[in-house]
Amino acid sequence: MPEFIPVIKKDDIQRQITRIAAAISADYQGRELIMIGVLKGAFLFLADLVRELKLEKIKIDFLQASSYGADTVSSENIVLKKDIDVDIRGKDVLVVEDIVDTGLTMARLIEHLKRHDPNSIRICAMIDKRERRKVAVNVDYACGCVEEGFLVGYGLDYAENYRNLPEIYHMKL
Ligand SMILES: O=P(O)(O)OC[C@H]1O[C@H](OP(=O)(O)OP(=O)(O)O)[C@H](O)[C@@H]1O
Ligand code: HPA
Ligand SMILES: [Mg+2]
Repeated sequence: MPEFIPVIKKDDIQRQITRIAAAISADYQGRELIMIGVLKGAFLFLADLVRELKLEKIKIDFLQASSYGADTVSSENIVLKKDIDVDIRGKDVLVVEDIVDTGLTMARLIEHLKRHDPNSIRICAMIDKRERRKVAVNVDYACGCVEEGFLVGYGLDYAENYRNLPEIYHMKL
């Protein structure tokens, strides 16, 4: 049976979401923002974040990328399972992730999205985990940095389990 050690409590996640939502709202004031959630992991974070934004024009779309499968290490084979539907040409894009870990997924997605010629792309991640970073990725808005450990809960899974946990845990197998 895995061991689960609490890392970020529900209230802390909520407080951090409120903090970055204020920053995003200030930065994109008066502009249209296209938010692109990266499925599956970002579904809860995106849902909570968008409801805190004070912006008049927001469009929401999704990508799906997968590379971990049932493992705790990246396969390094990033499979793009679903592409965006909205036109992002000339638009301001915010990519929303649950976690940036090795950075391989985000680097691949940014490269992909840049081909559509957006005006700008920024990155928002619930967790910025730099311990295993393999490519340079600068997270513009993060709820928190975690140094080590495989995390589950609040969208983050291990082999598709535990996404529904309301807070974030370090899972020890
Ligand atoms: O920085 P990286 O090392 O690339 O890891 C981050 C990515 O890994 C996870 O996706 P996963 O492949 O587990 O798919 P999922 O979102 O469906 O769980 C997570 O949701 C990120 O998309
Ligand atoms: O720590 C993690 N937990 C769950 N999924 C992940 N994908 C990359 N890193 C992680
Ligand atoms: Mg996963």
